[in-house]
Amino acid sequence: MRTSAISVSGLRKAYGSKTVLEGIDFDVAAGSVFSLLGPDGAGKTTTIDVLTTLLRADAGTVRVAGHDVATEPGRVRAVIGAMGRSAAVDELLSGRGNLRRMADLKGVRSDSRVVGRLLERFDLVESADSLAATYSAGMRRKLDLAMTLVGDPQVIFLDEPTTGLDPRGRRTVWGIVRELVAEGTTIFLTTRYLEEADQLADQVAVLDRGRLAARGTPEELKRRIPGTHVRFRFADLFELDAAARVLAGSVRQDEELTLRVPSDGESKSLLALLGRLDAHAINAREFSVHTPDLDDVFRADATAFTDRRAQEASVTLTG
Ligand SMILES: Nc1ncnc2c1ncn2[C@@H]1O[C@H](COP(=O)(O)OP(=O)(O)OP(=O)(O)O)[C@@H](O)[C@H]1O
Repeated sequence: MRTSAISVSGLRKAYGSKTVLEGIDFDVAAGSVFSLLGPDGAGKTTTIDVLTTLLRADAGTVRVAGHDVATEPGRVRAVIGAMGRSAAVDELLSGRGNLRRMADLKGVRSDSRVVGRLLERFDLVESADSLAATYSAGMRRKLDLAMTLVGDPQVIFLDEPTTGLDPRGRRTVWGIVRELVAEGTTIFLTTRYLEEADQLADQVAVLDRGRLAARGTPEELKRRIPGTHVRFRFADLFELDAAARVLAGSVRQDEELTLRVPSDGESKSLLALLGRLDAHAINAREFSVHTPDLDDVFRADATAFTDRRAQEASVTLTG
C-alpha cells in the first residue's frame, strides 16, 4: 500500500459564525493526483490554505508529508510547493529573475541550470529576460507554476491552475502535472473544469456545504450517475407530453423541454426510439446520445443540494 502524502481528519474551519468546513476527512496517496471540486464558495481555497499552513484550522488533524501543519508548519513548508489563484509573479522582474528570487526564498541554491531547465520545461526560454509585466496571462501562469516547482517539492498544491488558459496552455499544464506524478510528486488540485479532474485525477472529492458529498475515482463517481441515455428536445410542452407518454422510463425536464431516455446508445436502439416517436407523429427538435461524465456527477450533487435547500425552506415556511 502507498503511504499517505496528505492525511486530513475532522478538519473544521469557520470564519466568525460562518462555518465553511464541517469536519472533513480524506487521504491522498503519495505520487497521486487528488482533485477537490465544489461550487463557488464551497471552501476549496480555505482547505488549500489550511493544508499549506496559511490558515489555522479550528479543529482536526492535517498531516502533509508526515508533518503536522499546526505543530510543524516550517517542515511542511519546506516540502511543499503551492500555486494560488493570485500569481506570485513579480512583474518588475524577468522570468529568470522571478525563478532566482523563488530559489532564494526557498533557500535553494540558485543554480543557473535549475532555472534554465525550468525555463525550458515551460517554454519560456525566449522571454526569460523580459519583464514579467510584458508576459501574456498564459505565460505568467506558466512562470508561476515553474516557480512552484523550484526546490523539487514532494507535494504540490494547485488552486485552479488552468483557469483562463487557452487549450494549448492547459495541455502544457496537464502534461507537466503528469510528468510530476510520474516522478513521484503528489498533486492536490482544485479545478472548475471537470474534464480536467477527469483527465488528471486518481481520486476526486466533491465539497458541498462544508462536507465531502462524494469521493472516489472519476470512474466510480460516474458510475453513481444513471448510465448512457438519449436526450430529446422538443419544440413545446405539448410534444414533450406526448413523447413522455410514448417513451417508457423517460425522465422529463420541463424547463428545458427535454426528455432523457435510458438507452445503450446503439443504432438499433436509436432507430427503435425514433420509430416509436414517428409512429405517433411526434417530432423531436434534436437528440443526442449522452454518456455520463463528471459534469453529470457535479450537476447531480448540485441538484441534491438545491433539493435540500428547497426542503429546508419548506420546513421553515411550514414549521
Ligand atoms: N477571510 C474570510 N473571512 C470571511 N469569510 C471568508 C473568508 N475567506 C473565505 N470566506 C468565505 O468562506 C466561504 C468559502 O470560501 P473559499 O474561498 O474557501 O471557497 P472556494 O470553494 O475556494 O470558492 P471560489 O471558487 O468561489 O473561490 C465563502 O463563502 C467565502 O465567502
